Amino acid sequence: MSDTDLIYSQAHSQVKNFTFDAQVVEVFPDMISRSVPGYNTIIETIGRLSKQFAQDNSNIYDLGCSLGAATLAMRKGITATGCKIIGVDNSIDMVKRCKMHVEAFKGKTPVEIIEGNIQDIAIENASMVVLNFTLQFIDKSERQALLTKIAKGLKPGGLLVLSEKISSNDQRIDEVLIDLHHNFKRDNGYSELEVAQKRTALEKVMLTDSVEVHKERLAIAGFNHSSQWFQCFNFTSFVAIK
Ligand SMILES: Nc1ncnc2c1ncn2[C@@H]1O[C@H](C[S@+](CC[C@H]([NH3+])C(=O)[O-])CC(=O)[O-])[C@@H](O)[C@H]1O
Ligand SMILES: O=C(O)C(=O)Cc1ccccc1
Repeated sequence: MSDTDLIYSQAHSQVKNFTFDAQVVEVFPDMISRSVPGYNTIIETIGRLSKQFAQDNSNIYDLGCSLGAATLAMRKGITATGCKIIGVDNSIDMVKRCKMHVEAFKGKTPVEIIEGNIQDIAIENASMVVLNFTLQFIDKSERQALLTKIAKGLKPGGLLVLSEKISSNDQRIDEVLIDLHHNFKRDNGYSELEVAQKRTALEKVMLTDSVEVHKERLAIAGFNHSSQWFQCFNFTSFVAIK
């Protein structure tokens, strides 16, 4: 059990930009499940997809792995042999705790957790890559290059799972979806103040794109097929196949 997320429960005189520091790590599972509609469904589905898509003797990447939820789901799901799961995160606090999580459970597929920038690591001999709510923290101008690198590193038939908070090009729809998400957070026990302060903290560090922009980038990157398989409010997940 992780601690309850109370990070924005008191009024901050100045809300700092959100970072994945030790305080966030401590409450992360509680924070993400109370903030992201469908998070558990997405993690379970990543596990199911790994059974279908992991190819023998290939690498599986979890980019921006946080505490390793997707890594652990894939380690349970993979039936292919000779695979290796590589989890990467640039938060030293996340990586430390992630390694503990991974070691706490047994599984036959080996897992390596690396502290590093996903923009710098090589993607090679991959049959499956996961970007589960990570691309949204990368500079918009650098997103295409990252997706192109991933597509190049995937084997034919390889899969990318891309999950993101999204914005709508239609302002009225955008308002409705944001409102539904804020109501979801309030129903999960966050106060008006917590919702507002978190929103300010994320404003400059988490920039969202529309579904259309994501689909266009996936096509430019070299994916032959892509589709949303999940959407709840302004949160979505895509599958893209090379
Ligand atoms: N350039 C970068 N390089 C490496 N890591 C990065 C970078 N930028 C951000 N991160 C890392 O990406 C993760 C995003 S959380 C992913 C949840 C997880 N996938 C999950 O399935 O539970 C999503 C969220 O909290 O909204 C954090 O751990 C960052 O340190
Ligand atoms: O909390 C929010 O409002 C979000 O949009 C999702 C989220 C969840 C965890 C870290 C950063 C963003």
